[in-house]
Amino acid sequence: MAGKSFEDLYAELSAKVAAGDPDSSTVKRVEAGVHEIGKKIVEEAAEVWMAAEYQSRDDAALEISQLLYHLQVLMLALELTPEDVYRQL
Ligand SMILES: N=c1c2ncn([C@@H]3O[C@H](COP(=O)(O)OP(=O)(O)OP(=O)(O)O)[C@@H](O)[C@H]3O)c2ncn1[C@@H]1O[C@H](COP(=O)(O)O)[C@@H](O)[C@H]1O
Repeated sequence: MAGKSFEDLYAELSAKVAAGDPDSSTVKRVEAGVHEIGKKIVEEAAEVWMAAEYQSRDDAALEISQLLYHLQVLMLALELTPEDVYRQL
C-alpha cells in the first residue's frame, strides 16, 4: 500500500510529539492548542465537502487525508489513542 495507514501516521506523529521534535509542524500545531486545532479541523472539513461536491475523487481523497491528519493532531493534544476512538465505533 502506498502512503501510510491511520495507525502508522499516529505512531509517527506521537513519536514526534513525545520527542518535542523542533522541526515538526505537528509539534507546533499540538503546542498551539485545541482552539487552533479545532479551527483547522473545521476548515479541512469544509474543503472535504467542497472537493466531494465540485472536484475530482482524487481531490476528495487528498482533502480527506488532510482532515484525518488534523483529527490526529487533536487526538494528540487530548492524549487520545486510536484505541480510544475505535472503542466508540
Ligand atoms: N499528513 C500530513 C498532513 N496533512 C496535512 N498536513 C498539513 O495541513 C496543511 C493543510 O493544507 P492547507 O491547504 O490547509 O494549507 P495551509 O492553509 O497552508 O495550512 P497551514 O499550514 O497554514 O495550517 C498542509 O499544508 C500541512 O501543513 C499535514 N502535515 C503533515 N502530515 C504528515 O505528518 C507527518 C509529520 O509531519 P511533520 O510534523 O511536519 O514532521 C509527515 O509524515 C507528513 O506527511
